[in-house]
Amino acid sequence: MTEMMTPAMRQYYEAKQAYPDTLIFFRMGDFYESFGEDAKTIAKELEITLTARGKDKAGERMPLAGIPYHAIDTYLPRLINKGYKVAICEQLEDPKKAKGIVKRGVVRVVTPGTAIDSSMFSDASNNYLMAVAGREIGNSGKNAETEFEIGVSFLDISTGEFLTTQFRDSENFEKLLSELARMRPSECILPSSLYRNPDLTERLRAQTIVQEFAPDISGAKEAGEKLKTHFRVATLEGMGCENLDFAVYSAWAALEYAQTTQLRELTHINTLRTYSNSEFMILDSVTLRNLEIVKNVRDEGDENSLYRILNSTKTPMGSRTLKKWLLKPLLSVEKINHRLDAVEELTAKPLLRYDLRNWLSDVRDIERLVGRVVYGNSNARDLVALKKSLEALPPVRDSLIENIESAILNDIAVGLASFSELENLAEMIDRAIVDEPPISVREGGMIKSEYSAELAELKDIASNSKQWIANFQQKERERSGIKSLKVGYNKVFGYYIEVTNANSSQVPDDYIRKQTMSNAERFFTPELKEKESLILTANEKAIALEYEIFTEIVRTLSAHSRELQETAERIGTLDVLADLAEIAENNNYIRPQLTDDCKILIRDGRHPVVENTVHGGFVPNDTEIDCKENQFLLVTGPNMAGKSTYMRQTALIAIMAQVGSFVPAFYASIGIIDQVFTRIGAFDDLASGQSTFMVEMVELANILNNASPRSLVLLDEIGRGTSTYDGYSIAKAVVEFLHNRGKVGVRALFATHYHQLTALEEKLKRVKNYHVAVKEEGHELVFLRKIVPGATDRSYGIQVARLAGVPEKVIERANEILKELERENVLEEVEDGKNGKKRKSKATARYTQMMLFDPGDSGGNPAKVDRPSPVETALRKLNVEEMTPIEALNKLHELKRLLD
Ligand SMILES: Nc1ncnc2c1ncn2[C@@H]1O[C@H](COP(=O)(O)OP(=O)(O)OP(=O)(O)O)[C@@H](O)[C@H]1O
Repeated sequence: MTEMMTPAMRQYYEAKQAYPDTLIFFRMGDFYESFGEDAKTIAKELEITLTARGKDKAGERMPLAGIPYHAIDTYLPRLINKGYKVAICEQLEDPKKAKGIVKRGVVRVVTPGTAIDSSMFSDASNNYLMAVAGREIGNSGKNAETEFEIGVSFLDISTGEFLTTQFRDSENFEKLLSELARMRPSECILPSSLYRNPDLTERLRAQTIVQEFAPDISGAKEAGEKLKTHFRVATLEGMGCENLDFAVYSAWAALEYAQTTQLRELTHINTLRTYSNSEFMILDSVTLRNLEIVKNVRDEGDENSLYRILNSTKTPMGSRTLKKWLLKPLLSVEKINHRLDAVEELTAKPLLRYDLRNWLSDVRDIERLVGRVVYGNSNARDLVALKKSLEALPPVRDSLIENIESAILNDIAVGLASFSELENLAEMIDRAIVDEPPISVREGGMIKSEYSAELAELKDIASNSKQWIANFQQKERERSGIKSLKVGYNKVFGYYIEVTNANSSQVPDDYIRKQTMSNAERFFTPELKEKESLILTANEKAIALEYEIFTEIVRTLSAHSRELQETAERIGTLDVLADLAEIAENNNYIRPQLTDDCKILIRDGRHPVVENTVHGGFVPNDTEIDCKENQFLLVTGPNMAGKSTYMRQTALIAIMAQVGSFVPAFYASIGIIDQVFTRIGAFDDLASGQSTFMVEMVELANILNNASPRSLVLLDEIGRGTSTYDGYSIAKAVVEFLHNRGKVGVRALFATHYHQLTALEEKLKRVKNYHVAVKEEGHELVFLRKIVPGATDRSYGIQVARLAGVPEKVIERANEILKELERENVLEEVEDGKNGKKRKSKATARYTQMMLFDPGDSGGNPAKVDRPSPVETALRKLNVEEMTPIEALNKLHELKRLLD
């Protein structure tokens, strides 16, 4: 080591050994500084200046990058979000001495999933750490696929929320990825055994930051024991996971990882909740994106998302709860009705709702405030915020107790009433902490003097001393005759008497010289010296006492962290229920009926988001789905007519209903849906090197493999990304497959421009045609936006192109070509399901693309239409019901080759 190495730099090398994969920041006065390679990385990532100071181990200039102390919260997320771990080294103090700095040491490591500073994530979102555990359990699946038993846990250390579940998953990890999509953790830890599965790691990595976690325990049994010790319980049965080994193991991994990064016991994480996937409707990442449930597709913000439309909550707990509910709609009619009962009650009692929302608007983020209290990084302002939040709650509780009937509201009231210390805690903070305390807890000024007699006395001495100094200055001026004589103070020299050089001859003999300035001299007297030590000790003692009182209050609050967290959760639920009632009333929503059958009946349904954005009013539409003639709705209609909007609104209304919200309709009855699948629009996954068509097929494969009779499938123009022949073939095969799935079929809405598909209505008994009505007025196309039964045979593509501003010349030419095609009588064949023969339709003979089963000769001339093509013959032989999707796709490839 060279002489030029500072103590901090030496500590850097020490810390680096303990935390090799971590960027280290040292608190140096008003700055956080980093050294060496860390400094270089930090400077590059944060685009800040890289400087140098002293020498490093090799005798070279030591690179250095610093950020101001107060800006750490802004800069940290930028590093964390790029996947770095960051260790914070603070000046550790000797607890016995008020300001005795011993050395700098790592106080916590911040990783994306264990960040607790609220500036790193929005109030409306949780910051989850996800831990996965699992094992391959062989090929017991019906398709001889490898299966996995998976346990997964989510821990938000800033709010204390801790969840776990266990399920069987396919080798594609669909369920696990669906959990990931819903919970959107900032970081995922995998034990080495799973980390080595490149398929899994890659898929997780596409959505979050993944870290390997090497456990040093023997297995689930030991993990369970450790959890029991942490929660201080004899069994995990009460938490619902006693026998779920992988759930237990993942929960322990999450807790352990969080504790090792925070370098402390996380005592406020005092319960673990086991949930079951079978309690919730599954919304995978594709569907969440397509239906814009919490984020829009355009910029990933929440504008125009369902969440945004429904969110008028008053508290951060409320907005987080709403988001959770939207991501996990319920499956139990009874539980949904409980929520709906509460929403209905609050809709019917506008005054109560108004009052509740008014009180709730004073409630701050109790969950995170309690988290800060428990971590010991709260300040007096946090306590004031907590006090104001707690003060708002008694009227909430009392008015609930007096006025409500529905079960959930009643539970909330009872729960709030059981928190007997609620008022006392608020009062304790109120008695102790001033209304507007400083940020720092080390500089005094936060505790009211009247809270402690000792503090009052010390403060008295300190403030009286100011008067004493003023009197002393006056006395010395008179004694010496020096009018400009001043008594001053600075941190290094303490109190002094300052006399300018011009008056130096008048300085009294008993003055003792302290410091010489260029134009003045500074002195002290024994009297001043004595007073100085009294003042300084009083001040110092007062500051230390204030800190002591503060930590005592923090300790008391920590002891009530569980009740505070439970209260916060109840407030979150109440806030959402009141919010949903408010939104229902403002937007004219109605209470939906929920049933366990397969019917979906919506009268005058509206799209909750589009209805707010269209000019000229939204046209409501009916939806009728059952398991008889109306199970598979084929929706045709011109471009821009409103097909996608209609399909999405049906799914959104169902989702809202299962969330427990009122819905935008005149009437709605929803037969519970276990999963909504969507295949909508073009979405290039260029990052993963997949083409638009490939993405479409992957999503389609997922739907075909997993949709159950209780699912709802939305398909928007399947097969658009490939040639017309292929596209149509796939689309038709898909309709047949879903229609016949499990004998009872799957409920689906399918928007298509392949008008030939509409003939399926006659062949497949549960398929029903609908179209979006339009009116032609001369050259103009008028969109009526009304869904009506029956098929349409026109796309009006050229009219829509005109509307879109395609140059008139191109439009004219397109019309000419269309007429030519019509003249040439290029006939479309559609199948007549009843007798298996083909019929020719002049009305629909406009498009060459409709020559689906008649590839013609090699010169491109159409073949005679009545001769079945080899493709058609082969297709007819297929028994689609007995094929797996993979076999179907392979078959399609073969068929395609026949066309070449
Ligand atoms: N029921 C409705 N009432 C009023 N406006 C509507 C309605 N449905 C849709 N619209 C308007 O029409 C626009 C186009 O709707 P949408 O995207 O659903 O059409 P589409 O038939 O799916 O079109 P394409 O076939 O080109 O994908 C919407 O953005 C919306 O502004």
